[in-house]
Amino acid sequence: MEQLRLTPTPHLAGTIKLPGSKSISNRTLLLAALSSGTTLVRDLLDSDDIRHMLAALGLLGVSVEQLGNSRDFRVQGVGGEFPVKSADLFLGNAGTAFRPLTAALALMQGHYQLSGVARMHERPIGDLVDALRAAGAQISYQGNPGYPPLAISPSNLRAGEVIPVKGNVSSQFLTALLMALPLTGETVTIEVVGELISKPYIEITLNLMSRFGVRVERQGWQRFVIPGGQHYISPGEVHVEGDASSASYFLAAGALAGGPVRVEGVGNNSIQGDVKFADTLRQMGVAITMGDNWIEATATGKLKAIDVDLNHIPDAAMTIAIAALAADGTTTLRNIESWRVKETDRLSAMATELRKLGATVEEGQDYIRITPPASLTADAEIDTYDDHRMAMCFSLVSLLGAPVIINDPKCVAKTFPDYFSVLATLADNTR
Ligand SMILES: O=C(O)C1=C[C@@H](OP(=O)(O)O)[C@@H](O)[C@H](O)C1
Ligand SMILES: C=C(OP(=O)(O)O)C(=O)O
Repeated sequence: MEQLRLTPTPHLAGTIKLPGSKSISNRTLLLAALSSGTTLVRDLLDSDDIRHMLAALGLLGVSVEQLGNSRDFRVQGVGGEFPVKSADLFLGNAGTAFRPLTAALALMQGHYQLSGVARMHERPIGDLVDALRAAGAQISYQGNPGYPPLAISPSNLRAGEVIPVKGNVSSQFLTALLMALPLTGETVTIEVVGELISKPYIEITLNLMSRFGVRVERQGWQRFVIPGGQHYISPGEVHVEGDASSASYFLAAGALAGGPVRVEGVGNNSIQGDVKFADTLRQMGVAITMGDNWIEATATGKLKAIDVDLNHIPDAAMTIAIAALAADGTTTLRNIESWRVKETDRLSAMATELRKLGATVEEGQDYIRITPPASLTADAEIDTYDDHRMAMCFSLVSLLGAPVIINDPKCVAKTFPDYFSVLATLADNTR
């Protein structure tokens, strides 16, 4: 297994241009594919999750052309119906490809198989399948009930009824229904049963749907009505803003190693909830400045320990767990049970690896409490569990004075293949 040893860097500063947002890239590709007209998608993310979506769309008969060596792509919309009626799709571990494609394909009157890596087959999808089945979809589990792989068969959807969906395991199920159901052309009401987690991701979904001409009426987070007779129409061009979750590592680098570190590609104008990560850093005492399209973080001294609910930023929350190692006491991250069903069981993985550094960690069902050690263990070997975010957030330990070894660093390919070389471009201007 490959390992990467990161040596301590006392002071970091500089500017990073962020890669495109994963959430926006995969939603935009699917909406562009389903729309009528041609869409120029600019600054698409280049990573495994996006490659899986691109490959799936290709197999479904959608023409997507990369313009030269750029990250600009021309997508020919199919006007609501994939031309290929039988396909076997492999979607890796990309939730943003798997869940939305499941819902869209359930409406296509075809035979489709969807599978992924072993971990994807442990990530729940039952709440989405239940919602689609309640509307008449034909979906069968090919392995364990409630989990991928799935087989979809032709069916007649009864979109006229209220479609209930649970939202407490993943918001991607609601996102998937919202994006797919306008294809019925009928008025559809989706009712969220119980709590909805990760709410800001629904804002991304609704924002992009509206750019493609589909309006959703909503009552809070409980009831979403898609008026009938709407069709996705290409807006011509969509620019993918920078990835706000990826921004968290560099902003934390500024907070832990002096800064200022500036990220370009997200800011006040962002549609991603993860820009709120900057607010949590601010609560910890970090100086944050923000423009329309950039955020900058500068350390102001020792970080303050905090007790926070991070349900709204589950991905960037992992970065706060590492920042907690530099805090002046015990930090508690709450309402993050969804960590258990992501790339790995992140609550358990985070607790195990933080303990290797000497931290005292309490792991609850939906929270983690972290007390930093007097001094961090040097050269701890951090396992990354094929989880890009484990690799990226633990790389920041090297900014706290301890060399750290990251096992299997290439797992960052899911969302940020050149993460480590970009991190290395932040200058070590020791003062
Ligand atoms: O819709 C999206 O783009 C995402 C939603 C979140 O998942 P959950 O809704 O499962 O928390 C997030 O963790 C994931 O990385 C991307
Ligand atoms: C949870 C994540 O991914 P996915 O889109 O596969 O759910 C993530 O990127 O942290």
